Amino acid sequence: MFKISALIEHQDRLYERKSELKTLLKAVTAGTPVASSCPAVENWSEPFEWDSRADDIRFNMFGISKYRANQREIINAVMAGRDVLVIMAAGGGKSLCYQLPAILRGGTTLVVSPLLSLIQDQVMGLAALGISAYMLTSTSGKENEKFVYKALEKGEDDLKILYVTPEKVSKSKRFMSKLEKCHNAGRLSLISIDEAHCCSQWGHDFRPDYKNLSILKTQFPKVPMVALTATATQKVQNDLIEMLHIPKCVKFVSSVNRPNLFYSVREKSLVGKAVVDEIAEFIRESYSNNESGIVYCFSRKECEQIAGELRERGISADYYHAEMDVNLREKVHMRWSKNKLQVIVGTVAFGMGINKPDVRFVIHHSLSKSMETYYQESGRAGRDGLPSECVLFFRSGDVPRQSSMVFYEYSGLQNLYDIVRYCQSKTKCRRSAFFRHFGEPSQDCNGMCDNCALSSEVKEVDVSDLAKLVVSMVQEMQAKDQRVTMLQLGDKLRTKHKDLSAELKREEIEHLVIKLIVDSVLKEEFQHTPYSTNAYVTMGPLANQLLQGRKTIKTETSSRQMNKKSKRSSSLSGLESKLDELRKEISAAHGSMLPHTVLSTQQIGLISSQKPDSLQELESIIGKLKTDKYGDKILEVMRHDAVSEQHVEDATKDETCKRRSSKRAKTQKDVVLLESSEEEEEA
Ligand SMILES: Nc1ncnc2c1ncn2[C@@H]1O[C@H](COP(=O)(O)OP(=O)(O)OP(=O)(O)O)[C@@H](O)[C@H]1O
Ligand SMILES: [Mg+2]
Repeated sequence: MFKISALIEHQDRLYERKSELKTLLKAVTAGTPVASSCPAVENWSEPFEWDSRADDIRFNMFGISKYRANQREIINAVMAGRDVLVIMAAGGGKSLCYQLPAILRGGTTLVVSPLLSLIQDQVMGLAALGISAYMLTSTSGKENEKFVYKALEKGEDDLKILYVTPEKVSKSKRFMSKLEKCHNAGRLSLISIDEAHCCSQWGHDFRPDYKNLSILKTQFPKVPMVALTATATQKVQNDLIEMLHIPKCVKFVSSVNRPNLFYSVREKSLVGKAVVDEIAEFIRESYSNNESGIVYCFSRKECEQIAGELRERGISADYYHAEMDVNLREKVHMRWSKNKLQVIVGTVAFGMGINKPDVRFVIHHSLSKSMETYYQESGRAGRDGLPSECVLFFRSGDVPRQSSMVFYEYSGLQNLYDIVRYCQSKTKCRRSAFFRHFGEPSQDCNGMCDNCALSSEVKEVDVSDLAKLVVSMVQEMQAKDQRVTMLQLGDKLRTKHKDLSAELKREEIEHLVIKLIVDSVLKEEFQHTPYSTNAYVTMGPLANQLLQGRKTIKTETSSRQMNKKSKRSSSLSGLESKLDELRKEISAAHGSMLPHTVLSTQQIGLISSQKPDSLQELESIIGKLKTDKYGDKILEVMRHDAVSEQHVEDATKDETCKRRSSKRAKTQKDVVLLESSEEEEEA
């Protein structure tokens, strides 16, 4: 008996060691740009002949003042004609890495992208920049299709970038034959596979049609291919290289870190209304300027209910889930994209198609099923690089609901328990959990998570005795062949040990049971009924160790009070609000153009701080194209703002003068003998 538990303990240590080694191995293979074919020789940071043309397009066409990490190097490798694999976090700026070379290289660039909404957003954005971008999808009209096919075949009309869904490549012979003609005439200059993780079954969004994209490299071996994704796992990377037939690609792996995101976990009340109250208060307090946000919920029903409850509390919110009519869903998405709706309350169905760069907060009403999905979902915040918040509402009682959904997935429970550990910790840096998960060396959090930012007294409490009571109860029931859910376990424990029930709240018992499950002392088992899958609690591999006193269980308690009134978002200045209004007006006048395409939030910030007063100065901030298009209107808004500022200033001066003279008069009247100085009056 003793031997068995010693072996189990040893096994446990080996498992831990294995995962440590795996992480280290990944850390060695990840890291900064790695050239997979000719390691040390290639230096993509050095000067290239296309530098000045690239700089001109970047600034004057895209309005981007400087490259972000790895962008220039990736563009150089693509320009040099190499196949390239880009792993870059959400919002890192992958689009520029193929759009800029598409313009520089001439000819036509083919872009494969998985979703209609993503394609529409991109084509609209490029059209607003005056770049001739088109799409071929299941919804393209006949006229559009005719134009594109003619342009591919004859090359007479301008077709710089063509977006297609993967189905076009795998199913449309007509399309492939036109593409071949374009290639034979030497006009197919680049192939880009966006959201490339869709190729891999190990990715989180596998699309069968992506599997057939290998045909592109087979048919057009000399055309450089760039594959881009935000999913970082090594397994997916290897899969992509193999499936797309790009063994000699140059690989650029950027950090998963999103330094502008503030991560926090809040205790979720047992009372549903209290949770919605807290969410509504958070939005009202921190995001009163209608800044965009997402609230993720577990189920369709929960989405509808919470959207309604937020509306009752004065928040402009609507819901989005897979079972809605497609047109209705798109309408909600569009209202939100145009800043006419502040919050979308969605299920995970509100996912990959979201291209909005200025999402300021992502709130999880319930936990995600893994660290990876949480990283993806929360990562929809702050794609423009500005400070944004990711808040997860956690209560242990939510775990069985998730576990009964994921237990049949490969590593489903392990992945879920990883995020539960993330939520239960009151000391470990949230960011470091992501680094660990993606096997990347740790980086400084800079106080951008609750555990790093909020100093609090966290105490470790030894709860082994209570844990033994819980485990003994499970053991007793198991001996009687009885099954018990977490909820029942809590109730039984409090009935049996009446002395405890006054002290222990339901949440505390649930917290402990989940901790014991995560620590392998207890285990979840599942049983299907015709309507649902129930999760039961049973003895886990380390249960006997605890019962025999060879394992201690400690939980963390914290005196921390989340500062609910913390205002991370800076409020907009008067000028910023006016420029925000202007971009909305221009967007509305153009119908399909989104406000952030007219001016990004970052550009609004720059204009407001630098206050240009001529078109020339404005051009040095937002580039030529946007200045030509909107410069006059922007300057008009600025002049108007300066005049009203002047009015306010004058009015304030007048008011101060009046107050001073009345005060002086009063002083003279009241205290005749004392002549006070100006400074004294101010004080
Ligand atoms: N160098 C840059 N400077 C400032 N903004 C940039 C820069 N590069 C890209 N951006 C902006 O960042 C935002 C996100 O870019 P992009 O859509 O290319 O991200 P992505 O890496 O494709 O993200 P996702 O994985 O979510 O698709 C866009 O608004 C884009 O204009
Ligand atoms: Mg993208």
